Amino acid sequence: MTTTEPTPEGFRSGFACFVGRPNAGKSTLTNALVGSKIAITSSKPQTTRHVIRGIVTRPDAQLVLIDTPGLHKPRTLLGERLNTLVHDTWSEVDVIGVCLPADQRVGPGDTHLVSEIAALPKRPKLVALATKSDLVSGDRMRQHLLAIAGLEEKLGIRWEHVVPVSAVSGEQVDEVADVLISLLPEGPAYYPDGEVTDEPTETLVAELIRECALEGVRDELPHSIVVTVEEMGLREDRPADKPLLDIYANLIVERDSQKGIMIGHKGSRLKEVGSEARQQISRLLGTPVHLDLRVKVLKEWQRDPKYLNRLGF
Ligand SMILES: Nc1nc2c(ncn2[C@@H]2O[C@H](COP(=O)(O)OP(=O)(O)OP(=O)(O)O)[C@@H](O)[C@H]2O)c(=O)[nH]1
Repeated sequence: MTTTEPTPEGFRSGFACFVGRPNAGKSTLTNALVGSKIAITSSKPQTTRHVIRGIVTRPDAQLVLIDTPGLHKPRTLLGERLNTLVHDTWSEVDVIGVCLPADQRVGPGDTHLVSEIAALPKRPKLVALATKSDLVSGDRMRQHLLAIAGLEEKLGIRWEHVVPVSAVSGEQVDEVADVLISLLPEGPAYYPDGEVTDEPTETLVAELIRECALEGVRDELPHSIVVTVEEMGLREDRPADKPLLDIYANLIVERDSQKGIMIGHKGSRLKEVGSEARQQISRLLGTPVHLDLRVKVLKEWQRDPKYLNRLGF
């Protein structure tokens, strides 16, 4: 539907976000629901920095998904700002899907997270999602569901629904959409049809590059990498059927030693990252891409308010 058409009777629309410990499967589930690669997945924890929305539009509803970063111990100014961002997002949505991966026991990390939500002055509706159901047996899933149910009494919350789901096999993904939508208020769509994200393209491109850069690097590096897109535009003098998008981007690290890691032996690593990112961006935007990727060192950027502002945090 478009914003100019009348809203069908009973149409629901609203906002949801997924929370859960790092690697709980939040981004993968967002992608499975939206059906296009919007949020960023990676085998490394805590890669989702920006508030990225994916939008599911159906004849009867529009669900806007907001992807929040994980909560962390705020050791730096960036950490503090991210945590505030997370709390703000939680208060603004209609429903929160708490992702509890079935291949791991419900632990103190999960309890802490849910208790933070329980303490919000304005608490959205809660749905428990037993993610990665493809990884476990029926017996283990039953145990897991019992542990999830146990959180209600322990933390003084109420699950509107508890849904096992696998974003990888696709099992129950539609059910998750149904359940989330059933908890949205009635109202017209927020976004016109076909628009899957309202993030600026530069942000998506930067996130994709960042994801590629994080593949296969040591555990301590993720927090030190940020990507900025300096310039992006269609190259002039190209035939209409052969467009080329030029992208100039910087991969920013904190230390010279990290710069070395990112560049690799004779530039091999940077070349690989650039080539992978270029292919992914081409696929996302449907245009051939020329990517000029450089590594820069900005010392201690995570602690410096000036840099944080410049980088958009
Ligand atoms: N087998 C299986 N693996 C999954 C499923 N969902 C996610 N994964 C994997 O689990 C890992 C983490 O998934 P993400 O979606 O990045 O997790 P996340 O919760 O967004 O992680 P952060 O951004 O670090 O908070 C990835 O390697 C995914 O491929 C699932 O349903 N089944």
